Amino acid sequence: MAERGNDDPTAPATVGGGQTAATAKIPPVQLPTRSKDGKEEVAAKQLDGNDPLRLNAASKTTIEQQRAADWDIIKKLMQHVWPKGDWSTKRRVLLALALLFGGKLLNVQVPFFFKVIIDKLNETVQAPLDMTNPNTVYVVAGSAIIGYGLARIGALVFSELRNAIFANVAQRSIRRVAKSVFTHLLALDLGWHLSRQTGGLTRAIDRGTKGISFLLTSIVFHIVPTALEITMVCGILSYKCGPTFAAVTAVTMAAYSWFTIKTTSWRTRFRKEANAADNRAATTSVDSLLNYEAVKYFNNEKHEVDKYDAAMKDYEKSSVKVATSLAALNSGQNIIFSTSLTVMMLLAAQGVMKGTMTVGDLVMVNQLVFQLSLPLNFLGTVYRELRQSLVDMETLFNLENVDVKVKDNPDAPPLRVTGGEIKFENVTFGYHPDRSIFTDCSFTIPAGSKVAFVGPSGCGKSTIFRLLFRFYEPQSGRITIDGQDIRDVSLDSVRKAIGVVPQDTPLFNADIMHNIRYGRLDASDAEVQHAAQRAKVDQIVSNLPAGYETKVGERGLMISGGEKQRLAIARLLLKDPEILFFDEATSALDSYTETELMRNINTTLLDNHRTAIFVAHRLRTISNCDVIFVLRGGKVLEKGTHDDLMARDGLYRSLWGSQSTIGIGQGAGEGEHIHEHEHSVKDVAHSDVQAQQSSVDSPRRP
Ligand SMILES: Nc1ncnc2c1ncn2[C@@H]1O[C@H](COP(=O)(O)OP(=O)(O)OP(=O)(O)O)[C@@H](O)[C@H]1O
Ligand SMILES: N[C@@H](CCC(=O)N[C@@H](CS)C(=O)NCC(=O)O)C(=O)O
Repeated sequence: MAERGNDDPTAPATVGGGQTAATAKIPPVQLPTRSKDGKEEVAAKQLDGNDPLRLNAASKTTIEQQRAADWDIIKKLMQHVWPKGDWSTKRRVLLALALLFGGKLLNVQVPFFFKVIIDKLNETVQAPLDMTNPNTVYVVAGSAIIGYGLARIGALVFSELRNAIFANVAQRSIRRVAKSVFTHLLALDLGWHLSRQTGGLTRAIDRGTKGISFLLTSIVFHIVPTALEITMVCGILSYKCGPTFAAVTAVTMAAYSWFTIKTTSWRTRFRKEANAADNRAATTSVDSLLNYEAVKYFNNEKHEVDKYDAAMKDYEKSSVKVATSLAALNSGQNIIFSTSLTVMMLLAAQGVMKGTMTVGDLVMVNQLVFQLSLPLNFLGTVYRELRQSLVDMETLFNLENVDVKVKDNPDAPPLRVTGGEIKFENVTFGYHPDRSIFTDCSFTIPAGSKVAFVGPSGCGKSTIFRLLFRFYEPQSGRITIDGQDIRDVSLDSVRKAIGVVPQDTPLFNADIMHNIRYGRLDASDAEVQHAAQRAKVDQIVSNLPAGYETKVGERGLMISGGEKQRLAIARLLLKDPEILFFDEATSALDSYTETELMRNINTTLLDNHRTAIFVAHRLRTISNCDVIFVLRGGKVLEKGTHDDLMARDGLYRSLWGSQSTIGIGQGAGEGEHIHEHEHSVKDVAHSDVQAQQSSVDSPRRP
């Protein structure tokens, strides 16, 4: 039986706070969050997640609650196995059950045939051949032998058929649950996602779905068949050999199960410790190897090796305990089983002596009970994995219960963009209640204009986009696009109307073509290439051996920041939304490319009269905007054109001043900075030219 090996106390996904689905009001999903120092924080209670020992320590109500929650999950799962109205699945299940019953029936026939063979041959041995009819013996014993073989083959074929037929039901359930959880995850708000680790989430789905598979298969292939076989064996024994045999079997099964469950619960701790140590070792080694350069910079190889070895030492210790406790479990199980088998043989031997039973009966009893040992040998493993599956599935189902904060109103009409005027009206917002980013903030972005937001780092420039895109809802006030409150129109239409080049471009681990096409999935190759041209991606692509088929690596790590930004712009040009948001979109580009790109963007905007919002630290990039908003302290401090703002002795002018002189103060004696100074003076000069040029390129709209 395959080990899933996921009974790990540091498992990232488990039921939070030890609560159960049945009792928790707030869905107790708990995935690891990263603490400030980058360590994974796992709530202490999580350690209890799948600990059967908890059942001993916990209060009675907790056991009951846990049981109720477990039943809840099994019931939920059974809805997939017996789905309302889905007769094709139901037929499959019924067929699988019939095969199960038939298979077990055949299986218990095997000892009967054995008995007949022995008895018949025995008769022949005991009585001289001429006393009996040898033909009858041959016929009976021969057909029993054939029956024996056929019964064995039949039992196996039935069981395999059952597996094949049920596989479809199990896999479909997994797919349904996984799809519904994944859909829900994508619907959850950004805030929720930012506070979770993606790795933890995917593992939660992975484990949860594996849990479904394990639970279903172990119930259908292990627990139910074994229980059925035990019942059949007890019935046959009491009918054929008297109730004593049945009683011995029943007591043995009870003792065996009790011992197995207790011992498994006890030894699960060692497995958890081993897994935790294994995880620690893996984390340490991955961390060290990923930060190879850092290790070398500070000659810390020994420190890393020691850390790794400490985890491996723990792993070694607990692994030894796993092995020794397994030996104890196997020995105990064997002692119980063999004792019972011996007792039954004794009873049968007495029966034979008394003449109430035949030698064939003795063999049959032995065989009937012995056959049970096969599935029972994995009882402990099945029990442990079942408990783990229940915990994993609880986590999975609880993910589905997480409330979606930013909800789409089902009856909401789509947003109709007529010019792209954006209004923030008395907006108050903070990510945390005790720290406000905007306080009663109001401003208007005129339709079709090019505006910029500037201000100190962290003043909330990117937050404007997140609110506009409805990643978050303001605590009070409203945001409108062309007079329509964005909360009253459909979320999908708002997001379709707005495009963004974010600070950090999210790229998929696919080729450049796919990544640009992501802006509009149905775009043709020619359209993608055209957008790439306008975003100056074609220059990069022409230098790459694989051209548009070059993979960008996980999260685009294989291409430079500037190249990433150009890809993001190409994507946006392809999406061609009515409202565009450029969040430091050109910060990683050199001045020349930036100017070129900005001119391209300007032309595009001009052609289509799009509303465009720019956020930039390099003020020269945005100096030609129609309106510049200077944010500070959660409000708009100044607003106007570059010239208006320069005419005033305000924050903008001082920011501009500091940017054009930044190199002088810092650069004394440092070649690098002097160079930067020269550059920035040149940049300002350049920006003036650019501003003039842009005003020629893009006459101000009313
Ligand atoms: N998801 C979040 N949860 C909590 N706080 C956040 C979150 N996102 C941003 N913040 C905080 O809100 C503030 C405003 O963030 P925002 O990204 O809008 O700033 P910004 O003006 O764009 O900054 P920068 O110029 O550095 O990009 C920052 O102090 C930031 O730390
Ligand atoms: N008889 C025991 C052990 C069965 C067994 O050998 N299980 C296999 C997996 S199918 C195993 O490797 N177990 C390791 C362990 O339990 O530590 C039981 O009922 O659990």
